[in-house]
This record gives sequence, structure tokens and C-alpha cells, in this order.
Amino acid sequence: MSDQPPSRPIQIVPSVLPADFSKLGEECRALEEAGVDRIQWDVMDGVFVPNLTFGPDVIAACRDHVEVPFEAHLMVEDPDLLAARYVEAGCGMLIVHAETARHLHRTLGAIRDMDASPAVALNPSTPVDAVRHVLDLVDMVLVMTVNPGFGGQDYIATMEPKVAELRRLIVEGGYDVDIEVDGGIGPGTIGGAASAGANVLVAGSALYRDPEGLGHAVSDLRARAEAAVAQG
Ligand SMILES: O=C(CO)[C@@H](O)[C@H](O)COP(=O)(O)O
Repeated sequence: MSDQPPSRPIQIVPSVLPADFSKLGEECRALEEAGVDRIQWDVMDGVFVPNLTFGPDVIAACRDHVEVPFEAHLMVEDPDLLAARYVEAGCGMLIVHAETARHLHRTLGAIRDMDASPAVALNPSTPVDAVRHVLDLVDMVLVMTVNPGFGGQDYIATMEPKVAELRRLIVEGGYDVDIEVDGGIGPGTIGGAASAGANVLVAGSALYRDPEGLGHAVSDLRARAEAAVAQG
């Protein structure tokens, strides 16, 4: 009998960075029809990362086009200032970077108090230890597999041991926490990330460049991740 707990369900979450920004409502509907589990909005403020993307009103405008849940990846210098706006816009999960929250424990608790799902993100150079004392507060930890700011970057495979270390911490502590990875996820990399312990996989470029379309891309990535987990 394996002493490992049952693996957590694989979830495929698109980043809409590669989508056509002139018709985001339609793009969200296409993603929902393709079978995604959630939609990730990469929120960037031009301070924490060298890019500027979606304000809460843009997300709110897309909310009623689909039923699928939204998550906001807050790549912003001051998450406390903005968190409530993104919940009001319709994001059920907020992902806060450990590197930006001045009082991470308090910020995550405040998100839960807003009836939203708190999650925490780690940039590639930030150690797992940065979230050791907040695993009881979050529903998910995001391990970045690129440096944040842009889609289409190369996957940083050296993050796989970090994912495995985080998984051990979660399992040993008995926490009910998903592990998400984001950045460079595609057919050639998703297996390594899932084998390391990630069960929520964010993909942007890989979904939109699949010649067989979004539906095929989502199904193919899910199958590859599930096969990697099954192989152990
Ligand atoms: O979050 C970021 C960068 O900040 C990106 O990693 C996108 O969320 C996914 O982009 P791809 O690498 O899948 O194109």
C-alpha cells in the first residue's frame, strides 16, 4: 500500500495573455467550451513586473459571459490595495505574491474574510520556506516556472525539485492545498511539472498555438499530466 495520499485532480487553467484582447468575452466563452477548469487573469501593475495588463473593470466585463471560475494572479506591488476590487470583479481566487505582501499572513486572512479563496505565489528565486507558516491559510500555492511579466517564456525546469519539496511539506502537514505551476507549460514540460507534484497547470501560449484548437490543447495537456502522475 503506497504511503502517498491520493493524487489531487489535475486542473488545466488558461492564461488569457495570448488571447485577442479586442474580444475577451468571446475568448472566455471559447476557453469554457474547450473544457478549462478556471480562467487565470494575469494582473500586472508595471511596478512589480515590467508589464501592465487587466484592471478589475476588464475582468468584470467578462464575468457574465461564462460560468467558469476566475482567478486573479496579482503581480502587483500592493495587493492589499487592490484585492477587494478583483473579488468584486468576479475573481473567486486571488493569488498574492509572497514577495509583495508586507504582511502575508494578514493579507491571506483578509482575502478569506472577503469570501474569496486565498492563494500565494513564489517567484523562481523565492524558497518554499517563505510559505511554510501560511499553508493553513491558503487553498493553493503557485510555483512560478518563469520570471513573471510575460507569456511565451521558457520553462525553468529547476523549479521541479522546489515543487516536490512543497508537495512534501503539504503532505507531511496534512494540508488541503493544491500546487499550481505557471510559465512555459506545454506538451513537453507538463509531465515533469505534474510528476513533481503540481496538479493545477497554467498554460497560455501552448493552448493558443495548438493547430488543432483550444479543445484539443486542453484535452491533450490534461491527458499528459494525468499519464505522468499515473506513471509515478
Ligand atoms: O504569468 C505569466 C507571466 O507572468 C505567464 O507564465 C502566463 O501566465 C503563462 O504564459 P505561457 O508561458 O504559458 O505562455
